Parts: sequence; C-alpha cells; structure tokens
Amino acid sequence: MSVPQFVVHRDKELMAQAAAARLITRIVDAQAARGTASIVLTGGRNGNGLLAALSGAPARDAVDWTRLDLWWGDERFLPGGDPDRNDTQARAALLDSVPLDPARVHTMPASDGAYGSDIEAAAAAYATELAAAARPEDHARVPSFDVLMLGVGPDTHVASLFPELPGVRESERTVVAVRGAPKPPPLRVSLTLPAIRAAHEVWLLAAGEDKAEAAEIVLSGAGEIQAPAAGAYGRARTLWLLDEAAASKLPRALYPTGSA
Ligand SMILES: O=C1O[C@H](COP(=O)(O)O)[C@@H](O)[C@H](O)[C@H]1O
Repeated sequence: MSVPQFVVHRDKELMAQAAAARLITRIVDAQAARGTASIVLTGGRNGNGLLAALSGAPARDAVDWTRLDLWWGDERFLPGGDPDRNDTQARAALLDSVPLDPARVHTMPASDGAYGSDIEAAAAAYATELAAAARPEDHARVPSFDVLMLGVGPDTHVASLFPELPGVRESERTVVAVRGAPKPPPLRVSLTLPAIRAAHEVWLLAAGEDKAEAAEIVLSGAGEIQAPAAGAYGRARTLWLLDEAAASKLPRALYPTGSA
C-alpha cells in the first residue's frame, strides 16, 4: 500500500492539462523501458476532461499508440455505442483520433454484445480477459497496470464501486456485476478493489466543488465500505490530482506550498 500524495491545480482545466502531460510522460517512460504500456481509463467528467486535454496536447505524438493497452475501470452496462457508455465517451474525447491497435483496446462488454443481457457473464468474461493478459511476474489475476485512473464521485464512489453496495465488499473476484447503482444507469460492470490495488500507480481525479466533501470524507480516515475511494491505492504510488475547488475542505498541510 502506498501513502497518498496530493497535487492541487488552480482549476479543472489546468488539472486536466497537467494530468494529461503527466500521463504522456508515464506512458512514454513505460514504453521506453518495456516496449508497451498499460493504462486503465475512467469515465466521468474528470476522466473525459483528461482525455480531451490529451487529445489537444502536441506531446501526444510522443506516445506510440500502437503499443498501448487500454482497459476500463468500469462501464455502464448499455448497448454498444450508447452515448452514456464510458467507452463511447472516451472514443469521442480521444481514442478515435489516435492510431490504437484495436486488439489492445479492451472494452467491457455491452448489453447487446456477446453475452447479451447476462451481466454476470459479461463481468466474468472481462475477468478472464484480464487474467489472460497477466504475466507471471504480475503475481495477480490482472496485469500490473502502469497507471489506473479513477474519477472520484461526489458520493466517494470510484469505478462503479458505490458506498455500502456489495461490489465494494468483494475480496475475491477481480470484476463484478453491479446492480442498483445509485447513479444511472443502475447496471454496471466494475473492477473490484483487489484488482485496482494490483496497479503500479493509482491516480484519483477530483475537480470541481461537488467533489470537495467527498475528498474531505475519504481523506479524514473513512473506511472503504462507506467511502470506496479510501480503498483505492497503488502498489508503488497513489496520487490524488485535484483542483482548488475539490481541495477546499482538505487541510492545507496535505499538499506542498506552490502546488496550488
Ligand atoms: O459513473 C461514473 O462516475 C464516476 C465519477 O464521475 P464524475 O462525472 O463525477 O467525475 C466515474 O469515475 C466512473 O467511471 C463513471 O462510470
């Protein structure tokens, strides 16, 4: 478990641009070291803001997009191409404009896909896909993702792990079907906390006033069942990327002078 670090930016636009620059560097470094990189995308406003910023960054051409594995932390269980699916939004923000290898783009199943409306089968299939990509040195049933990003919801949810719902209590499976999510749509597929914690680096994105209370609750010692973001950390690094509005209820001593 890594101790959380904090970076606070002036506003959400700057946070998105800085996080995009940070992600480009991380991908380029991993590709230089190993030939490939693996990233887990998040949905939501902050995740899509980061992807849009990355799309507009000239340094995006430093990435070898053909040698990048993309996974998702969660998905809304809707038909393929639905505008509310996280993958549809990610494609519009960035993915359609870069030369990815389709075989390395690991979307979660859609409700009109190979498993139809069987959400349990869809979750199990994604777990199998992750396990097949894990190498012996990963010591887990998922790859050691280089960076796994999570948008933090106003209710402290991450991926589709919501406070007090069964998904956040899962300790065995790496992927679960989620029913009754309080944020629409109610049916979702999500990585679990054990899968999230297999990542090398976990980045939690929180920008905007409506994230201030969530950040305060999570960082004041709440448990992960009540505040799922509290259970999200990386093996080597846990990084909170915030804007001033989201950080407004945090103790000023948490982040270095000049960070905001
Ligand atoms: O529904 C979801 O919400 C969270 C947070 O979204 P935000 O718009 O409040 O930033 C997101 O991380 C998750 O991937 C998504 O499915």
